[in-house]
Amino acid sequence: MPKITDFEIHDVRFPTSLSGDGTDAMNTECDYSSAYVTLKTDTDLVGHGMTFTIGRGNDIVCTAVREVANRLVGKDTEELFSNMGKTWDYMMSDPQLRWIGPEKGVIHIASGAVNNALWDMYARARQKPLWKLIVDFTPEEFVNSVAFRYISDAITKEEALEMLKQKEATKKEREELVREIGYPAYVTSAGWLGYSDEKVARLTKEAVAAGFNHFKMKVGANQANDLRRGKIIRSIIDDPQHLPPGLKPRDPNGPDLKGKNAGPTGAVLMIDANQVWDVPQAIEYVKGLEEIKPWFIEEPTAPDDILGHASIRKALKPHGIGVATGEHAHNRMVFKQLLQAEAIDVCQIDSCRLAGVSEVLSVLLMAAKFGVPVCPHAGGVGLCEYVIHLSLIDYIAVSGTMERNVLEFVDHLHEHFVTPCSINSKGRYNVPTNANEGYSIEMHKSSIAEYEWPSGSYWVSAKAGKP
Ligand SMILES: C[C@H](O)[C@@H](O)[C@@H](O)[C@H](O)C(=O)O
Ligand SMILES: [Mg+2]
Repeated sequence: MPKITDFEIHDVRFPTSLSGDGTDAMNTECDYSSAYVTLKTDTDLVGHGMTFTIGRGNDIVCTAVREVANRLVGKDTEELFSNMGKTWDYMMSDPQLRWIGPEKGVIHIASGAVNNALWDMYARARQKPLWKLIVDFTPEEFVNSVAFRYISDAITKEEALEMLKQKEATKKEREELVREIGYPAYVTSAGWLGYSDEKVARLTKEAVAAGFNHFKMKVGANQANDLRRGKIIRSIIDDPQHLPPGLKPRDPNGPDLKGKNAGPTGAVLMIDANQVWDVPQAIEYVKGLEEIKPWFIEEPTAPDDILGHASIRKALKPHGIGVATGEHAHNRMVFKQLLQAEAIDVCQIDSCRLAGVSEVLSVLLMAAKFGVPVCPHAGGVGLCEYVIHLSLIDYIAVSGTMERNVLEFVDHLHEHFVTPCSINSKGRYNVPTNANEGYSIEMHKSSIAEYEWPSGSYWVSAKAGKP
Protein backbone atom coordinates (compact mmCIF):
# COMPACT_ATOMS: atom_id res chain seq x y z
CA MET A 1 0.00 0.00 0.00
CA PRO A 2 1.36 3.44 -0.98
CA LYS A 3 2.94 5.55 1.71
CA ILE A 4 3.42 9.33 1.58
CA THR A 5 7.14 9.90 1.16
CA ASP A 6 7.62 13.53 0.27
CA PHE A 7 6.03 16.72 -1.01
CA GLU A 8 6.82 19.64 -3.28
CA ILE A 9 5.67 23.22 -2.69
CA HIS A 10 5.47 26.14 -5.13
CA ASP A 11 4.79 29.83 -4.53
CA VAL A 12 3.01 30.77 -7.77
CA ARG A 13 1.90 34.35 -8.40
CA PHE A 14 0.10 35.81 -11.42
CA PRO A 15 0.40 39.56 -12.20
CA THR A 16 -3.35 40.25 -12.27
CA SER A 17 -2.83 43.66 -10.62
CA LEU A 18 -1.62 44.94 -13.99
CA SER A 19 -5.13 44.71 -15.46
CA GLY A 20 -7.23 45.51 -12.36
CA ASP A 21 -8.64 41.98 -12.32
CA GLY A 22 -10.01 40.95 -8.95
CA THR A 23 -10.27 44.49 -7.55
CA ASP A 24 -12.86 45.54 -5.00
CA ALA A 25 -13.39 48.27 -2.39
CA MET A 26 -10.98 46.62 0.05
CA ASN A 27 -8.56 44.73 -2.20
CA THR A 28 -7.38 47.32 -4.65
CA GLU A 29 -4.36 45.54 -6.07
CA CYS A 30 -4.40 41.75 -6.32
CA ASP A 31 -1.82 39.41 -7.78
CA TYR A 32 -3.83 36.20 -7.70
CA SER A 33 -1.55 33.59 -6.14
CA SER A 34 -1.44 29.96 -5.23
CA ALA A 35 0.40 28.21 -2.40
CA TYR A 36 0.59 24.95 -4.30
CA VAL A 37 1.55 21.55 -2.92
CA THR A 38 2.01 18.10 -4.41
CA LEU A 39 2.05 15.15 -2.03
CA LYS A 40 4.13 12.24 -3.31
CA THR A 41 4.10 8.52 -2.51
CA ASP A 42 6.39 5.54 -3.10
CA THR A 43 4.21 4.74 -6.17
CA ASP A 44 3.02 6.91 -9.10
CA LEU A 45 0.13 8.16 -6.97
CA VAL A 46 0.29 11.89 -6.20
CA GLY A 47 -2.11 14.47 -4.79
CA HIS A 48 -2.24 18.16 -5.76
CA GLY A 49 -3.71 20.92 -3.64
CA MET A 50 -3.47 24.66 -3.13
CA THR A 51 -4.77 27.58 -1.21
CA PHE A 52 -5.39 31.05 -2.57
CA THR A 53 -3.87 34.40 -1.61
CA ILE A 54 -3.67 37.75 -3.38
CA GLY A 55 0.10 38.15 -3.51
CA ARG A 56 2.46 39.20 -0.73
CA GLY A 57 2.41 36.68 2.09
CA ASN A 58 2.05 33.71 -0.24
CA ASP A 59 5.59 32.69 0.84
CA ILE A 60 4.45 32.71 4.48
CA VAL A 61 1.58 30.36 3.59
CA CYS A 62 4.03 28.09 1.71
CA THR A 63 6.17 27.84 4.86
CA ALA A 64 3.09 26.82 6.85
CA VAL A 65 2.11 24.30 4.14
CA ARG A 66 5.53 22.67 4.62
CA GLU A 67 4.90 22.26 8.35
CA VAL A 68 1.44 20.78 7.85
CA ALA A 69 2.46 18.47 4.98
CA ASN A 70 5.32 17.15 7.10
CA ARG A 71 2.78 15.53 9.41
CA LEU A 72 1.65 13.24 6.60
CA VAL A 73 5.08 11.97 5.58
CA GLY A 74 5.48 8.27 6.36
CA LYS A 75 1.71 7.69 6.60
CA ASP A 76 -0.03 4.87 4.81
CA THR A 77 -2.46 6.37 2.29
CA GLU A 78 -5.16 3.71 2.65
CA GLU A 79 -5.16 4.16 6.38
CA LEU A 80 -5.59 7.92 5.94
CA PHE A 81 -8.37 7.42 3.35
CA SER A 82 -10.23 4.90 5.50
CA ASN A 83 -11.44 7.65 7.85
CA MET A 84 -10.90 11.14 6.44
CA GLY A 85 -12.69 12.72 9.41
CA LYS A 86 -10.14 11.17 11.77
CA THR A 87 -7.34 12.14 9.38
CA TRP A 88 -8.59 15.73 9.43
CA ASP A 89 -8.61 15.77 13.26
CA TYR A 90 -5.05 14.44 13.20
CA MET A 91 -3.96 17.16 10.75
CA MET A 92 -5.45 19.89 12.95
CA SER A 93 -3.97 18.75 16.21
CA ASP A 94 -0.22 19.14 15.97
CA PRO A 95 0.69 19.78 19.60
CA GLN A 96 2.73 22.89 18.73
CA LEU A 97 1.40 24.21 15.40
CA ARG A 98 -2.08 24.44 16.92
CA TRP A 99 -0.98 27.41 18.98
CA ILE A 100 -0.54 29.57 15.86
CA GLY A 101 -4.20 29.03 14.95
CA PRO A 102 -6.12 27.39 16.29
CA GLU A 103 -8.17 26.79 13.15
CA LYS A 104 -7.71 30.27 11.71
CA GLY A 105 -5.25 32.40 9.80
CA VAL A 106 -2.24 31.21 7.87
CA ILE A 107 -2.03 27.81 9.52
CA HIS A 108 -5.64 27.03 8.67
CA ILE A 109 -5.48 27.97 4.99
CA ALA A 110 -2.22 26.01 4.75
CA SER A 111 -4.09 23.04 6.23
CA GLY A 112 -6.71 23.60 3.52
CA ALA A 113 -4.08 23.22 0.80
CA VAL A 114 -2.79 19.98 2.30
CA ASN A 115 -6.19 18.47 3.12
CA ASN A 116 -7.33 19.21 -0.43
CA ALA A 117 -4.16 17.57 -1.81
CA LEU A 118 -4.94 14.45 0.19
CA TRP A 119 -8.53 14.37 -1.09
CA ASP A 120 -7.20 14.83 -4.64
CA MET A 121 -4.93 11.83 -4.08
CA TYR A 122 -7.83 9.77 -2.70
CA ALA A 123 -9.98 10.55 -5.76
CA ARG A 124 -7.12 9.71 -8.13
CA ALA A 125 -6.50 6.45 -6.26
CA ARG A 126 -10.15 5.49 -6.95
CA GLN A 127 -10.03 6.81 -10.54
CA LYS A 128 -12.93 9.20 -10.03
CA PRO A 129 -13.26 12.99 -10.03
CA LEU A 130 -13.52 14.14 -6.42
CA TRP A 131 -17.25 14.96 -6.48
CA LYS A 132 -18.04 11.47 -7.79
CA LEU A 133 -15.88 9.79 -5.14
CA ILE A 134 -17.92 11.56 -2.46
CA VAL A 135 -21.42 11.27 -3.91
CA ASP A 136 -20.81 7.52 -4.28
CA PHE A 137 -20.04 7.22 -0.55
CA THR A 138 -22.59 5.50 1.62
CA PRO A 139 -24.08 7.89 4.22
CA GLU A 140 -21.84 6.19 6.80
CA GLU A 141 -18.70 6.77 4.71
CA PHE A 142 -19.79 10.37 4.17
CA VAL A 143 -20.19 11.19 7.86
CA ASN A 144 -16.85 9.53 8.60
CA SER A 145 -15.23 12.08 6.27
CA VAL A 146 -16.61 15.16 8.02
CA ALA A 147 -15.02 17.48 10.58
CA PHE A 148 -17.59 17.26 13.39
CA ARG A 149 -15.68 18.66 16.36
CA TYR A 150 -17.33 21.77 17.89
CA ILE A 151 -20.53 21.67 15.81
CA SER A 152 -22.61 19.01 17.53
CA ASP A 153 -24.82 21.72 19.10
CA ALA A 154 -25.93 22.53 15.52
CA ILE A 155 -25.86 19.08 13.93
CA THR A 156 -25.00 15.64 15.30
CA LYS A 157 -23.49 12.77 13.35
CA GLU A 158 -26.77 10.90 13.77
CA GLU A 159 -28.81 13.77 12.32
CA ALA A 160 -26.38 14.11 9.42
CA LEU A 161 -26.64 10.39 8.75
CA GLU A 162 -30.41 10.63 8.70
CA MET A 163 -30.36 13.60 6.30
CA LEU A 164 -27.99 11.80 3.93
CA LYS A 165 -30.05 8.60 4.03
CA GLN A 166 -33.12 10.57 2.98
CA LYS A 167 -31.31 11.73 -0.14
CA GLU A 168 -29.87 8.30 -1.03
CA ALA A 169 -32.67 6.96 -3.22
CA THR A 170 -32.79 10.02 -5.52
CA LYS A 171 -29.05 10.69 -5.90
CA LYS A 172 -28.86 8.95 -9.25
CA GLU A 173 -31.53 11.04 -10.93
CA ARG A 174 -29.96 14.27 -9.70
CA GLU A 175 -26.57 13.16 -10.99
CA GLU A 176 -28.07 12.41 -14.41
CA LEU A 177 -29.84 15.75 -14.57
CA VAL A 178 -26.86 17.88 -13.63
CA ARG A 179 -24.59 15.98 -16.04
CA GLU A 180 -27.06 16.91 -18.75
CA ILE A 181 -27.86 20.56 -17.96
CA GLY A 182 -24.86 21.70 -15.89
CA TYR A 183 -24.78 23.54 -12.56
CA PRO A 184 -26.11 27.16 -12.37
CA ALA A 185 -23.43 29.85 -12.33
CA TYR A 186 -23.01 33.60 -11.95
CA VAL A 187 -20.38 35.90 -13.27
CA THR A 188 -18.27 38.35 -11.23
CA SER A 189 -15.52 39.23 -13.66
CA ALA A 190 -17.63 41.83 -15.51
CA GLY A 191 -17.90 44.07 -12.45
CA TRP A 192 -14.46 44.50 -10.84
CA LEU A 193 -14.11 47.88 -9.20
CA GLY A 194 -10.97 48.83 -11.11
CA TYR A 195 -12.67 48.47 -14.52
CA SER A 196 -13.96 51.47 -16.49
CA ASP A 197 -17.71 51.85 -17.16
CA GLU A 198 -17.07 50.94 -20.82
CA LYS A 199 -15.28 47.73 -19.87
CA VAL A 200 -18.03 46.80 -17.40
CA ALA A 201 -20.68 47.39 -20.09
CA ARG A 202 -18.78 45.38 -22.72
CA LEU A 203 -18.10 42.45 -20.39
CA THR A 204 -21.70 42.45 -19.13
CA LYS A 205 -23.01 42.26 -22.71
CA GLU A 206 -20.60 39.39 -23.40
CA ALA A 207 -21.72 37.58 -20.26
CA VAL A 208 -25.40 37.94 -21.20
CA ALA A 209 -24.62 36.61 -24.68
CA ALA A 210 -22.78 33.67 -23.07
CA GLY A 211 -26.01 32.69 -21.31
CA PHE A 212 -25.42 34.02 -17.78
CA ASN A 213 -28.36 35.55 -15.92
CA HIS A 214 -26.82 36.27 -12.50
CA PHE A 215 -24.19 39.03 -12.23
CA LYS A 216 -22.15 40.40 -9.35
CA MET A 217 -20.80 43.89 -9.08
CA LYS A 218 -18.32 45.36 -6.61
CA VAL A 219 -19.49 48.27 -4.45
CA GLY A 220 -18.44 50.26 -1.41
CA ALA A 221 -15.91 52.86 -2.53
CA ASN A 222 -18.38 55.54 -3.65
CA GLN A 223 -22.16 55.29 -3.56
CA ALA A 224 -22.83 57.58 -6.54
CA ASN A 225 -20.40 55.55 -8.69
CA ASP A 226 -22.00 52.31 -7.54
CA LEU A 227 -25.42 53.55 -8.46
CA ARG A 228 -24.24 54.70 -11.89
CA ARG A 229 -22.51 51.39 -12.64
CA GLY A 230 -25.41 49.41 -11.24
CA LYS A 231 -27.79 51.22 -13.60
CA ILE A 232 -25.49 50.54 -16.55
CA ILE A 233 -25.47 46.82 -15.71
CA ARG A 234 -29.23 46.73 -15.08
CA SER A 235 -29.91 48.50 -18.41
CA ILE A 236 -28.06 45.69 -20.19
CA ILE A 237 -29.24 42.65 -18.26
CA ASP A 238 -32.88 43.79 -18.14
CA ASP A 239 -33.04 44.46 -21.88
CA PRO A 240 -34.35 41.45 -23.85
CA GLN A 241 -32.42 42.57 -26.96
CA HIS A 242 -29.18 41.39 -25.34
CA LEU A 243 -30.44 37.86 -24.70
CA PRO A 244 -28.72 35.24 -26.86
CA PRO A 245 -30.78 34.16 -29.90
CA GLY A 246 -33.43 31.65 -28.97
CA LEU A 247 -33.30 32.38 -25.26
CA LYS A 248 -36.55 33.77 -23.86
CA PRO A 249 -36.75 36.01 -20.79
CA ARG A 250 -37.19 33.92 -17.63
CA ASP A 251 -40.17 34.34 -15.34
CA PRO A 252 -38.95 36.64 -12.53
CA ASN A 253 -41.61 35.08 -10.30
CA GLY A 254 -40.65 31.50 -11.18
CA PRO A 255 -39.55 29.32 -8.25
CA ASP A 256 -35.82 29.61 -8.97
CA LEU A 257 -35.88 33.42 -9.16
CA LYS A 258 -38.57 34.22 -6.63
CA GLY A 259 -37.22 36.51 -3.94
CA LYS A 260 -34.04 37.21 -5.85
CA ASN A 261 -35.18 40.66 -7.05
CA ALA A 262 -35.05 39.49 -10.65
CA GLY A 263 -35.66 42.09 -13.36
CA PRO A 264 -38.01 41.77 -16.37
CA THR A 265 -35.74 39.33 -18.26
CA GLY A 266 -35.23 37.24 -15.14
CA ALA A 267 -31.71 38.59 -14.59
CA VAL A 268 -30.37 38.94 -11.05
CA LEU A 269 -27.78 41.41 -9.74
CA MET A 270 -25.73 40.86 -6.60
CA ILE A 271 -23.39 43.35 -4.89
CA ASP A 272 -20.22 42.75 -2.88
CA ALA A 273 -18.54 45.22 -0.49
CA ASN A 274 -15.64 43.05 0.73
CA GLN A 275 -15.96 44.13 4.38
CA VAL A 276 -15.59 47.92 4.04
CA TRP A 277 -18.37 49.14 6.33
CA ASP A 278 -19.32 49.35 9.98
CA VAL A 279 -22.77 47.95 10.69
CA PRO A 280 -24.90 51.16 10.64
CA GLN A 281 -22.96 52.45 7.64
CA ALA A 282 -23.62 49.19 5.75
CA ILE A 283 -27.34 49.51 6.35
CA GLU A 284 -27.54 53.12 5.17
CA TYR A 285 -25.28 52.63 2.16
CA VAL A 286 -27.10 49.56 0.88
CA LYS A 287 -30.53 51.14 1.36
CA GLY A 288 -29.25 53.83 -1.01
CA LEU A 289 -28.70 51.14 -3.67
CA GLU A 290 -32.25 49.75 -3.46
CA GLU A 291 -33.03 51.18 -6.90
CA ILE A 292 -30.72 48.66 -8.63
CA LYS A 293 -32.55 45.83 -6.85
CA PRO A 294 -29.72 43.65 -5.56
CA TRP A 295 -30.55 40.09 -4.47
CA PHE A 296 -27.97 40.34 -1.68
CA ILE A 297 -25.16 42.40 -0.27
CA GLU A 298 -22.06 40.25 0.18
CA GLU A 299 -19.53 40.81 3.00
CA PRO A 300 -21.09 44.08 4.21
CA THR A 301 -18.88 44.18 7.32
CA ALA A 302 -16.11 42.37 9.23
CA PRO A 303 -16.24 38.65 8.45
CA ASP A 304 -16.10 37.62 12.12
CA ASP A 305 -18.99 39.87 13.16
CA ILE A 306 -21.81 37.37 13.28
CA LEU A 307 -24.28 39.54 15.19
CA GLY A 308 -23.40 42.52 12.98
CA HIS A 309 -24.44 40.48 9.94
CA ALA A 310 -27.65 39.52 11.73
CA SER A 311 -28.46 43.22 12.39
CA ILE A 312 -27.77 44.17 8.78
CA ARG A 313 -29.95 41.31 7.53
CA LYS A 314 -32.82 42.38 9.79
CA ALA A 315 -32.57 46.01 8.71
CA LEU A 316 -32.40 45.24 4.98
CA LYS A 317 -35.13 42.61 4.91
CA PRO A 318 -37.98 45.16 4.51
CA HIS A 319 -36.07 46.51 1.49
CA GLY A 320 -35.98 43.08 -0.13
CA ILE A 321 -32.17 42.80 0.05
CA GLY A 322 -30.52 39.75 1.58
CA VAL A 323 -27.08 39.16 3.16
CA ALA A 324 -24.38 36.75 1.98
CA THR A 325 -20.98 36.01 3.41
CA GLY A 326 -18.35 33.33 3.88
CA GLU A 327 -15.28 33.86 1.70
CA HIS A 328 -13.45 35.07 4.83
CA ALA A 329 -15.29 32.86 7.35
CA HIS A 330 -12.30 31.01 8.67
CA ASN A 331 -13.81 27.86 10.11
CA ARG A 332 -17.02 25.84 10.49
CA MET A 333 -17.81 27.44 13.87
CA VAL A 334 -18.21 30.86 12.23
CA PHE A 335 -20.66 29.33 9.74
CA LYS A 336 -22.44 27.54 12.59
CA GLN A 337 -23.04 30.82 14.37
CA LEU A 338 -24.01 32.71 11.20
CA LEU A 339 -26.69 30.05 10.68
CA GLN A 340 -27.76 29.91 14.32
CA ALA A 341 -28.06 33.71 14.48
CA GLU A 342 -30.08 33.80 11.23
CA ALA A 343 -27.48 36.22 9.92
CA ILE A 344 -27.30 35.08 6.27
CA ASP A 345 -29.56 34.34 3.30
CA VAL A 346 -26.74 32.74 1.29
CA CYS A 347 -23.79 30.70 2.58
CA GLN A 348 -20.56 31.29 0.67
CA ILE A 349 -18.10 28.58 1.65
CA ASP A 350 -14.53 28.93 0.45
CA SER A 351 -12.81 25.76 -0.73
CA CYS A 352 -9.43 26.58 0.80
CA ARG A 353 -10.01 29.14 3.54
CA LEU A 354 -11.84 26.34 5.31
CA ALA A 355 -9.28 23.62 5.93
CA GLY A 356 -10.17 21.49 2.95
CA VAL A 357 -12.94 19.17 1.85
CA SER A 358 -13.62 17.61 5.26
CA GLU A 359 -14.46 20.96 6.86
CA VAL A 360 -16.46 22.06 3.79
CA LEU A 361 -18.63 18.94 4.13
CA SER A 362 -19.49 19.91 7.69
CA VAL A 363 -20.70 23.34 6.51
CA LEU A 364 -22.72 21.82 3.64
CA LEU A 365 -24.53 19.63 6.18
CA MET A 366 -25.24 22.52 8.55
CA ALA A 367 -26.47 24.81 5.74
CA ALA A 368 -28.80 22.06 4.47
CA LYS A 369 -30.16 21.54 7.96
CA PHE A 370 -30.83 25.29 8.38
CA GLY A 371 -32.28 25.52 4.85
CA VAL A 372 -29.78 28.13 3.63
CA PRO A 373 -28.56 27.80 0.02
CA VAL A 374 -24.81 27.34 -0.51
CA CYS A 375 -23.29 29.48 -3.27
CA PRO A 376 -19.54 28.93 -2.93
CA HIS A 377 -17.01 31.70 -3.29
CA ALA A 378 -14.81 31.15 -6.35
CA GLY A 379 -12.74 33.14 -8.78
CA GLY A 380 -9.19 33.94 -7.80
CA VAL A 381 -6.92 31.30 -9.21
CA GLY A 382 -8.03 27.68 -9.02
CA LEU A 383 -11.14 28.32 -6.95
CA CYS A 384 -13.57 27.75 -9.84
CA GLU A 385 -11.76 24.48 -10.59
CA TYR A 386 -12.33 23.38 -6.98
CA VAL A 387 -15.85 24.56 -6.24
CA ILE A 388 -17.80 22.85 -8.99
CA HIS A 389 -16.96 19.63 -7.14
CA LEU A 390 -18.35 21.03 -3.88
CA SER A 391 -21.59 22.28 -5.44
CA LEU A 392 -22.13 18.90 -7.10
CA ILE A 393 -21.71 17.17 -3.74
CA ASP A 394 -24.15 19.62 -2.20
CA TYR A 395 -26.75 19.11 -4.92
CA ILE A 396 -26.49 15.36 -5.43
CA ALA A 397 -25.88 14.12 -1.89
CA VAL A 398 -26.64 16.82 0.67
CA SER A 399 -29.22 19.56 0.00
CA GLY A 400 -30.76 17.85 -3.03
CA THR A 401 -31.54 21.15 -4.74
CA MET A 402 -29.88 23.60 -7.14
CA GLU A 403 -32.98 25.71 -7.61
CA ARG A 404 -31.86 28.79 -5.71
CA ASN A 405 -28.10 28.22 -5.94
CA VAL A 406 -25.60 29.89 -8.23
CA LEU A 407 -21.92 29.09 -8.28
CA GLU A 408 -19.45 31.94 -8.80
CA PHE A 409 -17.45 32.06 -12.02
CA VAL A 410 -14.70 34.44 -13.05
CA ASP A 411 -13.00 34.13 -16.36
CA HIS A 412 -9.36 34.37 -15.30
CA LEU A 413 -6.36 32.02 -15.32
CA HIS A 414 -8.11 28.74 -16.19
CA GLU A 415 -5.51 28.06 -18.88
CA HIS A 416 -2.97 27.22 -16.17
CA PHE A 417 -4.82 24.06 -15.13
CA VAL A 418 -4.53 20.63 -16.70
CA THR A 419 -8.31 20.05 -16.44
CA PRO A 420 -9.83 23.55 -16.35
CA CYS A 421 -13.46 24.11 -15.44
CA SER A 422 -15.81 25.05 -18.27
CA ILE A 423 -19.17 26.71 -18.82
CA ASN A 424 -21.82 25.48 -21.25
CA SER A 425 -23.83 27.59 -23.70
CA LYS A 426 -26.52 28.23 -21.05
CA GLY A 427 -24.05 29.85 -18.65
CA ARG A 428 -23.82 26.78 -16.38
CA TYR A 429 -20.78 24.86 -15.16
CA ASN A 430 -20.09 21.57 -16.93
CA VAL A 431 -19.62 18.52 -14.72
CA PRO A 432 -15.97 17.35 -14.49
CA THR A 433 -15.85 13.79 -15.81
CA ASN A 434 -12.20 12.81 -16.23
CA ALA A 435 -11.33 9.77 -14.09
CA ASN A 436 -7.80 11.09 -13.51
CA GLU A 437 -8.58 14.66 -12.62
CA GLY A 438 -9.08 14.23 -8.86
CA TYR A 439 -10.00 17.67 -7.50
CA SER A 440 -9.15 19.34 -10.90
CA ILE A 441 -6.42 21.48 -9.35
CA GLU A 442 -3.27 20.17 -11.06
CA MET A 443 -1.37 23.09 -12.57
CA HIS A 444 0.64 22.86 -15.77
CA LYS A 445 4.36 22.46 -15.00
CA SER A 446 5.04 25.16 -17.60
CA SER A 447 2.79 27.63 -15.73
CA ILE A 448 4.64 26.93 -12.49
CA ALA A 449 7.98 27.41 -14.24
CA GLU A 450 6.81 30.74 -15.63
CA TYR A 451 5.03 32.21 -12.61
CA GLU A 452 6.89 30.75 -9.61
CA TRP A 453 7.83 33.69 -7.41
CA PRO A 454 10.47 35.13 -7.56
CA SER A 455 12.48 32.77 -9.77
CA GLY A 456 9.98 31.96 -12.56
CA SER A 457 10.75 33.27 -16.03
CA TYR A 458 7.95 35.87 -15.91
CA TRP A 459 9.09 37.42 -12.64
CA VAL A 460 12.76 37.38 -13.64
CA SER A 461 11.95 39.36 -16.79
CA ALA A 462 9.52 41.60 -14.89
CA LYS A 463 12.34 42.51 -12.53
CA ALA A 464 14.54 43.30 -15.48
CA GLY A 465 11.71 45.55 -16.71
CA LYS A 466 10.72 43.59 -19.81
CA PRO A 467 7.66 41.39 -19.20
C1 LIG B 1 -9.80 39.98 -4.00
C2 LIG B 1 -10.80 39.10 -4.69
O1 LIG B 1 -10.72 39.28 -6.08
C3 LIG B 1 -12.21 39.36 -4.20
O2 LIG B 1 -12.64 40.59 -4.70
C4 LIG B 1 -13.14 38.26 -4.67
O3 LIG B 1 -12.75 37.07 -4.10
C5 LIG B 1 -14.56 38.59 -4.37
O4 LIG B 1 -14.82 38.94 -3.08
C6 LIG B 1 -15.56 37.57 -4.86
O5 LIG B 1 -16.58 37.44 -4.23
O6 LIG B 1 -15.29 36.95 -5.88
MG1 LIG C 1 -16.74 38.41 -2.44
